[in-house]
Amino acid sequence: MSFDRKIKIAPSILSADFANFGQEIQAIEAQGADWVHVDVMDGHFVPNLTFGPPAVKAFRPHVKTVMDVHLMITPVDPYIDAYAEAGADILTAHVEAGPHIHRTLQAIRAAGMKAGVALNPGTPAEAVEHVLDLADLVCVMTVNPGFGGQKFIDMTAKIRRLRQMIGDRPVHIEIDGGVDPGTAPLVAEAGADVLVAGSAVFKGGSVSAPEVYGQNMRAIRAAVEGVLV
Ligand SMILES: O=C(CO)[C@H](O)[C@H](O)COP(=O)(O)O
Ligand SMILES: [Fe+2]
Repeated sequence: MSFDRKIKIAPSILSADFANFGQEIQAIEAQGADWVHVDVMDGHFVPNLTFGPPAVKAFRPHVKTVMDVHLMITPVDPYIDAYAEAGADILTAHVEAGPHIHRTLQAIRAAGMKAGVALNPGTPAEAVEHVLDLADLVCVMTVNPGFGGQKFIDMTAKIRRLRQMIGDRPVHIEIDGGVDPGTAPLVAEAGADVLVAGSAVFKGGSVSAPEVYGQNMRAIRAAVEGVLV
């Protein structure tokens, strides 16, 4: 996985058909997804439950691009090796999930994955300032984590501040929550290069009508065309 700052679309399979993950992943990739975003929720850090390492391992053979695993769990550290074994390419932990994000990011890299750190809407950019050398990705939540289909919360000032703090380090800025053709240009102009989108990609489509996923992704790409990050 090489570093580039081109805009990437990472559909969140939280909005996919839960009885049909393999085909859903194949469909979004065939329709142009750059990464596949996998939301892990524990019913404790966030008020919702999704799946754990065995499910992520089952997704792995279907993902030909990049499997981007967003952990909304606490604690994180006891599960890092399990997600490495499950085949995550990027493992993102929330800075709010424990007192030792520095150690967590080190452990994620030591397990052979790229390390991401996520910030809730109420958390300032400065919370990750001292771990930027240990991070490959900063995920800025533009909803309160836990559910798909929520309304976008404007975090453009935080994104700009992070882009400034990151400087020339090879660190992605990923935006997660409420991204659609209307909000994508705002975050791209502010400096984001990875756009997670669940409901905006999956709406109206299915594995029998996968071209709708392609249309939805093209609508997001068209909205950010010409924006330099
Ligand atoms: O982490 C998440 C929620 O906690 C999801 O990735 C996010 O909500 C994507 O869904 P949508 O694009 O529908 O907002
Ligand atoms: Fe997510």
